[in-house]
Amino acid sequence: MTSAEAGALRRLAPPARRFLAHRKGVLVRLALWSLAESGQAFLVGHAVARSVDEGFLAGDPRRGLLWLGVALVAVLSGARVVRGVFAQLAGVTEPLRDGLVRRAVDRSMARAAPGGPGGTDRAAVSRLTNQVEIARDSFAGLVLTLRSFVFTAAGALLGLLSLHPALLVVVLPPLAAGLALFLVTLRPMAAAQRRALAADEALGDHAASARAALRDLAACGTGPGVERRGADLVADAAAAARTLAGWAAVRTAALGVAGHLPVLALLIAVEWLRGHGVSVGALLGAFTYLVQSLLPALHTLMTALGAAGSRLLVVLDRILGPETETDRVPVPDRVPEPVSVLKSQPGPSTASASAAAFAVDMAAAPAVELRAVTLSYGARAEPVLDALDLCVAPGEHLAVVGPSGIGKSTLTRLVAGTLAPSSGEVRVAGRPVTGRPAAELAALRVLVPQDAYVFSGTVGDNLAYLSTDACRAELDAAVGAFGLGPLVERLGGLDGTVRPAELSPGERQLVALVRAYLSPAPLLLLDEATCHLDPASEARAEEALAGRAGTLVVVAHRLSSAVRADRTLVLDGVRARCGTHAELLDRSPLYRDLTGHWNS
Ligand SMILES: Nc1ncnc2c1ncn2[C@@H]1O[C@H](COP(=O)(O)OP(=O)(O)OP(=O)(O)O)[C@@H](O)[C@H]1O
Repeated sequence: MTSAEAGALRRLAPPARRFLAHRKGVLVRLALWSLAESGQAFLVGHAVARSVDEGFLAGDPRRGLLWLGVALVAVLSGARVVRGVFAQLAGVTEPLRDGLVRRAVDRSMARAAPGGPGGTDRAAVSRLTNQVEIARDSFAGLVLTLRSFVFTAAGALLGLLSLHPALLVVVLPPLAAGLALFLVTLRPMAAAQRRALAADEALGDHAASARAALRDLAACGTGPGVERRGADLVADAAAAARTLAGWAAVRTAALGVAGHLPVLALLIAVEWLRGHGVSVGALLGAFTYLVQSLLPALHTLMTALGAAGSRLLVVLDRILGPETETDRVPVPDRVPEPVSVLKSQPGPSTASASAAAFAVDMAAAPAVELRAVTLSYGARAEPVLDALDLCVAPGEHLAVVGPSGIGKSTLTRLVAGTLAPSSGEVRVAGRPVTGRPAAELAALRVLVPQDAYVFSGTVGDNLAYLSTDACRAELDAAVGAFGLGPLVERLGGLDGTVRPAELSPGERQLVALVRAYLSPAPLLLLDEATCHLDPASEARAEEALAGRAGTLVVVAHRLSSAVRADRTLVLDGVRARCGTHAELLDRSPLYRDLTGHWNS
């Protein structure tokens, strides 16, 4: 038994004793019905033996039939006995379930109450439904099988003894050997089961945390390490499953030894038994005991005991035992430590190696060019964008506006190259973007989505993530330009630690904007990336971004964004218009509507 199990047993023993002590009456009635089960098992074999010896073989078929009638009554009365057992069983299992439900509810209420530990009790629903039912079913199964085995075995062995003691000499050794083998498998099998469960959980945890941290993993380049760890965990889980299967095979062998060898031994020893005065009727009675009572009870015991016992222990400890950390919602712990990328001295703010390799002549080509671009999200779906043409000059500041769901984010994703058009062509800095490798796209543009990304690491690493050449002076200047000073100070300066969960959505957006600002990519795409900022912070951020060398495309969140831009693209279903604020007020009814809506 592991120390965890021993601890769980120690914790559960006192409440279990109290629980049983309060139900003495039910337990006595259950024992009485079980005794009836013993009597029934005893009677069946005994009646068969008497019917043969005193009836059919003694030339008295009437007496034989009479004893068979007794056996039949004993078999039929089994139904009444089982009914009685189940009725009493409910008197133990249902109070157990009610008590567990009460306990689970009390614990959740205590958490939510003022002064409680707070947080979401995410395990409460599972405890109230799944775990309570598992505990009740496992407990009922254990009581049924253990009790049935003990009383049936007692009845059958007494019956064998009453028929002839020599029968026990033949039947008991294989029975005991099988039982012993079964008992030997209990602990290693439970350990193998726990190991398999733990390996399974570890693999599940790893997959879930890797999924949650995909962006961080990609950002920090730690994907291969996580992949290797995943492969190790898969190998662990497979090894644990193999060990478990090995012990399951031993258990099956134990069942075979205890379940079938006694019958075989009885057949082989028929001559010897007859020589020791065992009658034919006693032999038939012995077979009846084995096949009818003992072996089915043994089979049920062996298949039910191992799994149900440890399951019950684990679940009861989860509900009644001390609250564990895993019951609470954890603060996301997302990333491995990123490598520090800050330099202390100013240096040329060059693009990364891939950017340099992909350097383009910005003056020669439009910053963004869409040629008859159509995008449908499905073969039969209506196009979101239909034959859209657009040309954005290098250095230009373009705002994109339109009603919700009209295709603004779709447009930014097309330009960013993360979405391929159904037809037409998208170029950035003169290069087609569709199908281009991520590293080359990263050198061309930065897309800042509404849901800003920050990772656990230093403030400096978060800000300089896209500009590994940035020095402290450049970072300080950017922080000032975006009004991020108070936040950086609060976090302990550029070397302070960012914990993503502790930043407000607006603060996250500012970090992401400064990061984009420092990037050497010639094109910035902001998709409602300032929606959590107040108007003043938004204006300051957009002014800083517009002052940066390069092209700016902003999905506008407020009218002021459109007014600040050189031109605005109004998406209006199949039509799209592009112009200055004044031109659009004059020419686009939708733009007039939108500005009216924004102003109101
Ligand atoms: N992955 C997708 N699969 C199917 N349909 C999509 C997908 N993404 C967007 N759409 C649909 O395409 C249309 C345009 O969506 P898009 O997000 O580009 O609009 P939007 O103008 O940015 O909207 P909002 O202002 O609300 O963000 C919507 O009808 C949307 O439901």
